[in-house]
Amino acid sequence: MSEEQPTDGEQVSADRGRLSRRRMLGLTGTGAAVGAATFAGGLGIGRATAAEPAAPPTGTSRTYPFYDAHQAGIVTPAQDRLHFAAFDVTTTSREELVTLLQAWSLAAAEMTQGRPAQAEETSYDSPAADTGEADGLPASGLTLTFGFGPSLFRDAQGKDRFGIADRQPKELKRLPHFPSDNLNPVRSDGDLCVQACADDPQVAVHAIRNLSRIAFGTAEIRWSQLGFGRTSSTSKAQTTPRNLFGFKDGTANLKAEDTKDVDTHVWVGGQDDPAAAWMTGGSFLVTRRINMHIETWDRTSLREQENIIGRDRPHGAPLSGGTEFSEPNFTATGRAKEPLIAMDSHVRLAHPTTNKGAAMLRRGYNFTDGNDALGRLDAGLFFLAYVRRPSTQYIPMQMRMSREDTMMEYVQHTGSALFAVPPGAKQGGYIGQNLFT
Ligand SMILES: C=CC1=C(C)c2cc3[nH]c(cc4nc(cc5[nH]c(cc1n2)c(C)c5CCC(=O)O)C(CCC(=O)O)=C4C)c(C)c3C=C
Ligand SMILES: [Fe+2]
Repeated sequence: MSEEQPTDGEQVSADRGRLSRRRMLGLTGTGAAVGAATFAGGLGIGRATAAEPAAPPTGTSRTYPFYDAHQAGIVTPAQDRLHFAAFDVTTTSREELVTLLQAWSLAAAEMTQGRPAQAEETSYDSPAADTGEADGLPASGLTLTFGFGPSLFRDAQGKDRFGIADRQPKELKRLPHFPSDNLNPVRSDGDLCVQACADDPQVAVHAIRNLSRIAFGTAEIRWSQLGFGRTSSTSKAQTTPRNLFGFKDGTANLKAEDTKDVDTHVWVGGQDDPAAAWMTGGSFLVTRRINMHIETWDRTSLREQENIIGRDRPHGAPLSGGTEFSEPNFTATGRAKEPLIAMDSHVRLAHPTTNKGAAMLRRGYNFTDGNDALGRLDAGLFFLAYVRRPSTQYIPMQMRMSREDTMMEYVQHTGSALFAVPPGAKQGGYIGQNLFT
């Protein structure tokens, strides 16, 4: 049976929350099972969509379960679109914070399955339970991944905000200042974060909008970032995309299929931090808004660009030879005995063999946020990386890159944050439950 076709006798009013947004549109559009008049009594969404033609679906019908051991949106295949939001919690009440996390979890469980944000409809005289712009769109592989910033645990004076300070993971601290950082505080940090990834940008934006609406009075958006193209692969089944420098990005990323590596480098283990045992099965998320000086890059020779990256542009193969997935040979030298992969190239400085074995799961996105007064694009890479231990996997690597990587001449870090991403919620439970119970 196609997704649009309701089961015979399916009760639309009673089962409304169990129908995909697309199926609902089919029902309301044709009036096959229930006339539009039925909706006028109290189902706002029926009113909103009954007279409108179906929007052409741009997404896909794939779905990822929300209730799982790990949160979706980490090792699940990176989708092409992102809407990321960091929130400031405005309440001082622990109870209200928990209520928000419960409501967010319920809404996320609905939306990731292609349903409206809230299963229960409101009265005709109240704002509708869902904002409506994803009506008619399939789930589009939506994943919603939630995290907690250091400032959720302690305020700027070190005061315990919600009675959870003694459970703050020792790894969850504001990232240090790195040389040549030019961070905008308005684009940095946050108490909570939500990473919404989908195959359709409207589905990702709809999710953040509805979660923000649900948070009204408890938390508000501090900063947000749209991403229009993935810059990594998290599965061997995916092709490697390109970043705005035109290079393949994500070739040597950790991949979901390498479960041993993922266990070693991504998931927090039960013994990692006994005071923060609630993080077992979770991960830490580093976010960096990295502006790329596109115009300068575009005036640089291809030879120079390839030397900066350490790989060739057409295939993404290491400059020591081979194909995209060949291991780089950092000892190989050319005719003048100079290393084929430059000492200050990005891949040499990022490779596990030059970082005491450190690796990370990258999940970043290209972004363009308009242009400056000189007509230069405000564009770059919204870097997202999941690590088990930021202090050994991200911080030393970034410190070294900031000092030695030639690519730093072409980029500027303008936003930064670190979040603790708890494990997945249990069916009937909520995100971060073990932190609060
Ligand atoms: C500190 C971590 C990293 C930052 C910040 C970062 C920024 C950044 N990277 C590119 C482009 C490429 N990166 C590539 C590989 C790569 N990058 C990092 C880490 C950071 N990158 C790692 C760990 C690796 C893998 C290294 C390895 O194991 O070989 C590549 C090569 C292709 C690939 O393997 O993905 C490119 C290209 C940009 C443009 C950028 C900031 C704007
Ligand atoms: Fe990189």
